[in-house]
Amino acid sequence: MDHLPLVAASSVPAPASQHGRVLDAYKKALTTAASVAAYTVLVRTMARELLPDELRAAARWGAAFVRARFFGAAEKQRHTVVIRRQIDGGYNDNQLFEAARAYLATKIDPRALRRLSLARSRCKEPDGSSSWSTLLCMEPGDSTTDVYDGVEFKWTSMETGGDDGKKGRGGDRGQRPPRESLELSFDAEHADTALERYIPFVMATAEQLQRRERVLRIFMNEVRAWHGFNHHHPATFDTIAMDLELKKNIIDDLDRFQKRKEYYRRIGKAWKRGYLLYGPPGTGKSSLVAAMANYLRFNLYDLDLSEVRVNAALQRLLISMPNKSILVIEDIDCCFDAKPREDRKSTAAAMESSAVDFDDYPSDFDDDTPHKSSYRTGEMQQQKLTLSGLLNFIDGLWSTSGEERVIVFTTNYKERLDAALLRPGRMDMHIYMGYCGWDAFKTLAHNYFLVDDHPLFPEVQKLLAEVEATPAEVSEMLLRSEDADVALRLLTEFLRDRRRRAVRKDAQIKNDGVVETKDSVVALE
Ligand SMILES: Nc1ncnc2c1ncn2[C@@H]1O[C@H](COP(=O)(O)OP(=O)(O)OP(=O)(O)O)[C@@H](O)[C@H]1O
Repeated sequence: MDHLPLVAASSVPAPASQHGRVLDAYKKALTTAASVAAYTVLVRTMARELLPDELRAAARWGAAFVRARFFGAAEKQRHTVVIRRQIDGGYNDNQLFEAARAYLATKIDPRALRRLSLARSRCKEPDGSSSWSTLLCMEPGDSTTDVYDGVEFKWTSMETGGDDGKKGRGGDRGQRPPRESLELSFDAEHADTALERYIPFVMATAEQLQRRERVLRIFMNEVRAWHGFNHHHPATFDTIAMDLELKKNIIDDLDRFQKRKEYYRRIGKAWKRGYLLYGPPGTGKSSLVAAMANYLRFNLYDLDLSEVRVNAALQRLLISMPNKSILVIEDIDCCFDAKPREDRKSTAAAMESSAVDFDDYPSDFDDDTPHKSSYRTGEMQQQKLTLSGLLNFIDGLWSTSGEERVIVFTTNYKERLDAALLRPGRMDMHIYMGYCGWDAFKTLAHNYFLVDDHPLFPEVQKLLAEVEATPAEVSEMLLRSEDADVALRLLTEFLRDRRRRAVRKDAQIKNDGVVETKDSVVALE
């Protein structure tokens, strides 16, 4: 270094001119060092702004590799995070341990390890039920390496303590099991990446894996409680026959919804999403709900409002729904009194004098006052189930008592719906499930026969543009034979017949000058 001559010069007195030269050299060295530091800062800042994350990660990984290769790993300080299987003195399972183990099961290369263990792990579902999965695990002492964002993380399975077969005072009961843990080690400089990004990533991945393996359930309400069954509906977005662009929009919307936890928090809105599915019967509204549940891996809560009489009971049911679930209310147009307000008042007055079945009311309504009957009836009128009660509750308390929930209303008659349900901001997406179009037919033909083309396709396309046939009707025709030629011929005949009837009906209307209100052409033959 340039400043070394200064030390040498201190032992031997130097002439003034020599002093000047040494001082110049020292100043020059300082200026050079300052420039180098400034350039380094500048280059770093530019790299941070100009290079994409992936490139910077690759550069970091390259630098780490070169350091390890040429300067040896010994000089680097390592940090270790210990994730114990049990916490609180062994009384509680550590969820992070389970998550890390599930994540590592996807990272372990079975060919690289001589001994492996298999474990059956129980996962708790948000609704309190459990599901089981089988995992490939490392044996104690074994390690595996994972690379995240260019940083290398080493996982080691550990087992410590335990009585190792020795029996305690109480026989087997006194024996202490060994303590299991997973150790995550990394270079000290990557501590922030490890704690702030890698561990959350491991947790999120494990949750996704768990959700994929989860057995879905559908819950139905009986008076005041939900009753669940396993839900194996085969509908998926691949099997749903509909306009392809609309299908893509729905999938994108669900994806966006799932990723936007922080976004919803930032804008101060509840993390929920509402869909209104409308269209004629047999166009796939219920199938789409099942496809959404299968896609999100959310349980379904199918609310039958005829089982619920008052808002309080409804609220109780809704509050008991866990996160990551879908609330479905089918045929919402039929669920509430569609009469105008004035009519409802007179109905309420009539009910005041009629007998009331109080068994359907929650115990909160029990009361021993002398005017019990009229008090309760009046209370009931206040609490009577209404659409506005439902909507206000969903927007209010329900939104704050949980998150990541989807609500779906279906109807065959959108025009009959209360304006309160249709107003902007209520349902995030209105989805029309219509008659079978060309995209929908191609999906069905592909799913039923694995055919993407056929000599009858042009005629089917023309007919579908002219007549109204639901995907349910088209599916029904395609199901009639396993031979694509036969099934497509039957479908073509069915569509031709429907067109003939429609033409005949039009002619009749013109001749009679009468518009029939009853659809006489829908019958399947
Ligand atoms: N779009 C579709 N894609 C695939 N299959 C469909 C579709 N629509 C209807 N189907 C078939 O028809 C059957 C009935 O459809 P689904 O119950 O989903 O219709 P819906 O619109 O909910 O009818 P409703 O209004 O009467 O409740 C389904 O089981 C499915 O086999």
